[in-house]
Amino acid sequence: MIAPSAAHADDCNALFTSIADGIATNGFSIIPAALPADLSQLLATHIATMPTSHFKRAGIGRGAEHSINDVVRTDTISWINRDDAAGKAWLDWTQSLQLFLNRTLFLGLFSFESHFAHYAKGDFYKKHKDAFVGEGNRILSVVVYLNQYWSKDDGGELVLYVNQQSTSAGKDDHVISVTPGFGTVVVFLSEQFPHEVLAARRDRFSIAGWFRLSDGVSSNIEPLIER
Ligand SMILES: O=C(O)CCC(=O)C(=O)O
Ligand SMILES: [Fe+2]
Repeated sequence: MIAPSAAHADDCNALFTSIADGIATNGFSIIPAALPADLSQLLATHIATMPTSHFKRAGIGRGAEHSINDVVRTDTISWINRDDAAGKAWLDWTQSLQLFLNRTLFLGLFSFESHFAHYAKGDFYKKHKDAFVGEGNRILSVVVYLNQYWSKDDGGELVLYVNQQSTSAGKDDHVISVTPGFGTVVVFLSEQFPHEVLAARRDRFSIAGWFRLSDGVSSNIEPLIER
């Protein structure tokens, strides 16, 4: 019989392998109900019991250009650190993923930043990229969802535009619509895929994070709007 911790490590290895395969083949990976169940549960309980005052309106742009923009995004966020068990468990998991991806894909991921996000009913985030070629140091975006029993009628899909590079006439953007169901893990190359969050019809909870290359910037940088 396999000890629980060994079984857990095997599960993570299988998941990390699938994520790496998706990135290597398509530049993105979408796997429903994939986050380890105990971690999903810990994070969902944590986010549900966090005081509302911990969540701040999310902005766009960086540094002096940072601003709150009601037309672009209306969600609230709370940056994640190692101060509590849930934050620690999440950052341990993303660290394992980082090591695995560096070993298998040689991505040179150096650091990671992430926040909880709460989209209340009607909240959205318009089409944007998380990084721009040559401008940012965000390499890989990671999103996980913490919503139990999400149905199609609840809206709040993540829409990924996966065929933006195509300029051939008549070829529409290929879009992939992701239901933000419990434990679904989405990973994609930050510079490559514009995406948006459609308005949800009920509270929508998630974590969004970014693996970065080193550039000495220590503060959290919020995503950029597509120009
Ligand atoms: O919650 C999502 O589905 C994606 C969020 C997002 O695109 C972002 O925070 O940059
Ligand atoms: Fe984004």
